Amino acid sequence: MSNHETSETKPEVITLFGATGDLAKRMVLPAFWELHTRGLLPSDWRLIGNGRGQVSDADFREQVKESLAEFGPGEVPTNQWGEFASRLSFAGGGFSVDDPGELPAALAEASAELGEEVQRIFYIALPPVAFEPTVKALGAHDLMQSARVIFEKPYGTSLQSFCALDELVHSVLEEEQIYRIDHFLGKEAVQNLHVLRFVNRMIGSIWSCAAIEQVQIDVPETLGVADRAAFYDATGAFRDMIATHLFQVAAEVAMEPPLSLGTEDLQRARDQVLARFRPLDPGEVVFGQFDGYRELPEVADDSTTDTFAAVRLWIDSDRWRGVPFLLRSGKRLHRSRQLLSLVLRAAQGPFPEARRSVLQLSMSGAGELSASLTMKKPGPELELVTVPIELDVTALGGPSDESLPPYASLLHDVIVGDRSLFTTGAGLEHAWSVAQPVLDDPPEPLPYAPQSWGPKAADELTDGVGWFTQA
Ligand SMILES: NC(=O)C1=CN([C@@H]2O[C@H](COP(=O)(O)OP(=O)(O)OC[C@H]3O[C@@H](n4cnc5c(N)ncnc54)[C@H](OP(=O)(O)O)[C@@H]3O)[C@@H](O)[C@H]2O)C=CC1
Ligand SMILES: O=C1O[C@H](COP(=O)(O)O)[C@@H](O)[C@H](O)[C@H]1O
Repeated sequence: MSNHETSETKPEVITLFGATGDLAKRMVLPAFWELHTRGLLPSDWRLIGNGRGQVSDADFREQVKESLAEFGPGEVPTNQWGEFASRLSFAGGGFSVDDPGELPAALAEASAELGEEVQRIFYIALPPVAFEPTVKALGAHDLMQSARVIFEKPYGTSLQSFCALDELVHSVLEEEQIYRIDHFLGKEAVQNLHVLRFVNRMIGSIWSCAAIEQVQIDVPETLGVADRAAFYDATGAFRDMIATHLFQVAAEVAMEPPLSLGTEDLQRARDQVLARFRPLDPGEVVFGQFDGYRELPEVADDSTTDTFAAVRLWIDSDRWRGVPFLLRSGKRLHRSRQLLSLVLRAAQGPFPEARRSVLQLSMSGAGELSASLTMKKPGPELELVTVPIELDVTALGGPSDESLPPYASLLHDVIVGDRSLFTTGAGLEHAWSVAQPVLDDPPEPLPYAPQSWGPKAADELTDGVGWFTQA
């Protein structure tokens, strides 16, 4: 598993395709600043922003400063800004097979400054439709040699488009050069799953169908989609969250213990369990669309895009036979949470009033852990009471202060060449195969009121247990 030491100090030149975009501003550029201020970038580095327009270096630096003010730490003190800013530049004019724009010259200039031994990183933070032309252009202009290439998600939008993209990517890159991002794998709390489960026997020993009745991975969001309606309308909640992030989290939860925490063993363990995911049955999927969605600019009047999706997933392994994994996410819901709930079977024994216990892990921030236990209520009667036990990891101090936001953590992994928290082609092929029946035969989205918990039909997927996020 990645740690936060920069073990490789080779100078790096990072090209950020889509540098003027939403993701760059909100996540990627603040992540660079975070790594810079923590001393986690190599001793020498350059970041070249790329886009179709012409942006001067000075204007690009100003844009970066503004994005740090809005989405990063706030106003950057002048005495810290100059050194960082001097490493930023912009190569405009786009980048295509026919016309590479200013990028090759900018890369050559950076190499001249940093020496020929530079490590090149290309970050493709572009809309999915631009992935293939950009990869073709990187191949055509011979820039891929020993480069590392980061692909944003979604990497493919169906089984067929995934296969076509991956084939193209492999025609110019070795698998070791490819870093397919799923930023949920970079979340501190998701990584903590390995530790909780493989270090604490108390937790590891309940990790199977013998004790667990149901697993819920629930990411409701109050957030809307107005800022990225065009992208969202072509994507929907199922692709945006379920078939991508939540499948990967489900794989982290359900994997068999890897032989080691090395890249190959971890990726293999994740891929092996993804191969056991049963293709989804559209009859066990609920789609929703919030009222008012179709009135948003850039959304078609008759759009059938899902802004909510809930699925019941089955994993055909001995460990998880018969245990439903319930995955849910949606926009403009009642509350934002990122919660993993392991619902334990009610104990059999002398107490007729058996109750379920739940072990919950928040996937956001450093992650809080909570559990519920049933105890005897103090008093003369034998009365049972279920009490929550909560562990706020941020209250531990020290290590939690060192946690990196997921984009910074994954970017750092790319810099040091650690691929363990990135998805593989084989794993994504399984994931898209599991999703494909729903893409072929999507359920009609049911309307729901903004600020609600989505369509009631999604509650039925829980077989009367209910969504713990709503409790
Ligand atoms: N935004 C988010 O919150 C998240 C986004 N992602 C993923 O990150 C990627 C980028 O997302 P986001 O930044 O929101 O996207 P944007 O729509 O903001 O696009 C990013 C930039 O790409 C350039 N661009 C747009 N269309 C094209 C095109 N057809 N060909 C070449 N360049 C183009 C534009 O720059 P210019 O005009 O300067 O050329 C634009 O500023 C996507 O794959 C998305 O799925 C993943 C997680 C979250
Ligand atoms: O990739 C995406 O993730 C975000 C949720 O991510 P988080 O960083 O808030 O955990 C989601 O809102 C967005 O729609 C999706 O594209």
